[in-house]
Amino acid sequence: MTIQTDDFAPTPRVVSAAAVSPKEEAIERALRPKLLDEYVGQQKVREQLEIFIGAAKKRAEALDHVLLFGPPGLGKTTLSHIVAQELGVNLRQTSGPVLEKPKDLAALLTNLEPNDVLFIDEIHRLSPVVEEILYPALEDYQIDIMIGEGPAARSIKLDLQPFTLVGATTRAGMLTNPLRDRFGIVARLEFYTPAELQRIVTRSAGLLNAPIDPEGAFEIARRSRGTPRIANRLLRRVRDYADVKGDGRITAPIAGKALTMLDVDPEGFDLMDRKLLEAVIHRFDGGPVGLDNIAASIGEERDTIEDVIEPYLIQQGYLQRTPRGRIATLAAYRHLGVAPPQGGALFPEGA
Ligand SMILES: Nc1ncnc2c1ncn2[C@@H]1O[C@H](COP(=O)(O)OP(=O)(O)OP(=O)(O)O)[C@@H](O)[C@H]1O
Ligand SMILES: [Mg+2]
Repeated sequence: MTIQTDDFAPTPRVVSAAAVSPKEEAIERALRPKLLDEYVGQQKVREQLEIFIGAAKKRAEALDHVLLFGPPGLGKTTLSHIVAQELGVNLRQTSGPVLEKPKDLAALLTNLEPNDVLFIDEIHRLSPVVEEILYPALEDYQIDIMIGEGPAARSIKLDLQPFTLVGATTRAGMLTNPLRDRFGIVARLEFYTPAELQRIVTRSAGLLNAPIDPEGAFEIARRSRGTPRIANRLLRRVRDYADVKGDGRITAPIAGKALTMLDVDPEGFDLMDRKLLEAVIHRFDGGPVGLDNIAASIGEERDTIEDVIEPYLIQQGYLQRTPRGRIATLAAYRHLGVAPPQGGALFPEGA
């Protein structure tokens, strides 16, 4: 069953973690921490990397290959730059969809200097033929390339410099097993706590020369869906509001008003989050409902729902993913001010 609606036209999301404009990308680069010590939160990942990077440097070896996974905007690209910086090597950057042919990857690999970092973003979108080239490169620092065509074609082995692959993905589940097995270090990035985001907002405000008090920073932090990219974006919007409606100082009341104006509610949910929860509750009786039906109902791509919208709702306990589909939890009913059904679909497994 497909439900068609036109009353839910996609809106640009101020709270969207993904899809940044070129202008925003430049700002993001300026706010990006450059060293491990400036990288807030993700303590486990940071501790691990610190040890492994230290060891690799001491032995003048390439760091083991690193896989970073987690929802958009949590700091995967930032971390890959930091790894190269801390190792004191070059970073070459590309992404899965850009590497169309084996020779695209071969060109990159053969140009690496000893112990360089090759960063492949969206690594779950590598084509199988390119992935094939990558296996021996990762394992033995060698690639097989084909020379010539037809019956005269032959394959030759080329030696590569030792290097570190840093792969990033929002979907660890979509990696093939042979690829995943070749990463020595696998790090899952988690959503940030409000206190961690408060530190990030305070640091960014300093870099932007925006006066902010701790309560103002906290107000932005707790409404940022656990995501640094969103925190930095909301900070810039709140700063505009403070400049126009106040004296430029970012306080909790100013931040609260600005964020309410931007339709970011106190939980940090925006219109799309609320649309999703409302759809599950009102159109599908609270679920269970499949992803495709939700997508059709709110006019969003399936992938966007799965990668961007739903992880935070699930982590915060507003939505449950079950084998039969998504279910709105009691917290979701409460948040929207809707009376939950008596008995019924909530937690059918008795969870
Ligand atoms: N741990 C952190 N400490 C401080 N700032 C951070 C941290 N993580 C991310 N940021 C900020 O958030 C912004 C977004 O991070 P980044 O681009 O690394 O996310 P990403 O995980 O690569 O996202 P995507 O999946 O969309 O590629 C960065 O510009 C940086 O300023
Ligand atoms: Mg990135």
